[in-house]
Amino acid sequence: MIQVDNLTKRYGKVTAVDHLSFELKPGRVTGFLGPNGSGKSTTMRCIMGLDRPTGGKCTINGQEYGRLSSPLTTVGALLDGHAFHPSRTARQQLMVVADTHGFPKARVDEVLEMTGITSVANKRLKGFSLGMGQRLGIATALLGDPQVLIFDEPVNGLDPDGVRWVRELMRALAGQGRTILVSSHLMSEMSQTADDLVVIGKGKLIAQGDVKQFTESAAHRTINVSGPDIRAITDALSKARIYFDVDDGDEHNPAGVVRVNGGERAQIGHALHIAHVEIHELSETHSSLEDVFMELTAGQVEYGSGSNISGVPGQTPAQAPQGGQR
Ligand SMILES: Nc1ncnc2c1ncn2[C@@H]1O[C@H](COP(=O)(O)OP(=O)(O)OP(=O)(O)O)[C@@H](O)[C@H]1O
Repeated sequence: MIQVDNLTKRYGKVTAVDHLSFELKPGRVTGFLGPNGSGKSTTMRCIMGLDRPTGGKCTINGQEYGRLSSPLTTVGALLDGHAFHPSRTARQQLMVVADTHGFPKARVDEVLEMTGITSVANKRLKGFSLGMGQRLGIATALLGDPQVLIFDEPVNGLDPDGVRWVRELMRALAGQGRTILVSSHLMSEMSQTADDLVVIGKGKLIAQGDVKQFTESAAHRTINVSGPDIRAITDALSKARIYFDVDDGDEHNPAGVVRVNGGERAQIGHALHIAHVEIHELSETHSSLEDVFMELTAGQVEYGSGSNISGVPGQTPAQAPQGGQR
């Protein structure tokens, strides 16, 4: 079990993590989401005892990392920028860790097999691709067979097969009752892997909940209506007491588009039919989880344009699953 309790980490004037609290459950994959620079890696480094918190604390099974009697069999981690000795082979690299911690040689073969790098086990690491390096990092994290695993952007550098493999590995590890924390800046990726999500922005908790809650909050529907006479459409909708917004015209819909948030197509179609209004489009669009993430983290992006590219109409972060501090 991992507990992050009121964690704050400052680097000089930069507050990387700001009074962050969350707790992870065993048997579940928790996606740790946030835009670039939001403090994910810093939080993970604090959990792993690689950075000292400015305030608050992180514990694994109730103990701070530095106080664990057997760290590698308690928690394994793949963190950003893991450094391997370039002239060692993958097997040698794993053997060094295994030897220093008293793990059997057979475990090295097991993790090589589990991570699909047995065939390159005797290749020097300087010839490893980014993806192979990620697999070796995951193999190292698994060496001590820990119940808690932390992965910082594990799909970085992996091809689509590799991405699917990581996803299946995380699911399998959680299925064995382990606690998994995996960071990403892609909601779409996390929505396919995680059971729970912790979303942060500028070091602060923005939202937390299970993926189902996020999916439900994303199920926001918009009905789009266009036709040659926008005024006729809006008059008909007003008469039927249907609320709408009107978007300016573009090359596809020169007269503009009427958008009804959360409406029913049948009800709108009926109102237009009885008013004898010609329409060229009556379509439905749904917000995606990616939209929810963009909405939640709008204004939280450290190096972004600062604009909300595609928000969820009518939805505010406060309506997100179990909203945190903003
Ligand atoms: N060692 C450090 N010294 C100074 N500032 C740092 C240090 N590490 C991180 N920061 C700053 O802390 C903030 C959070 O960075 P962090 O790497 O934790 O974010 P992140 O969410 O993991 O980002 P990314 O997805 O880009 O890896 C950023 O402003 C970053 O520049």
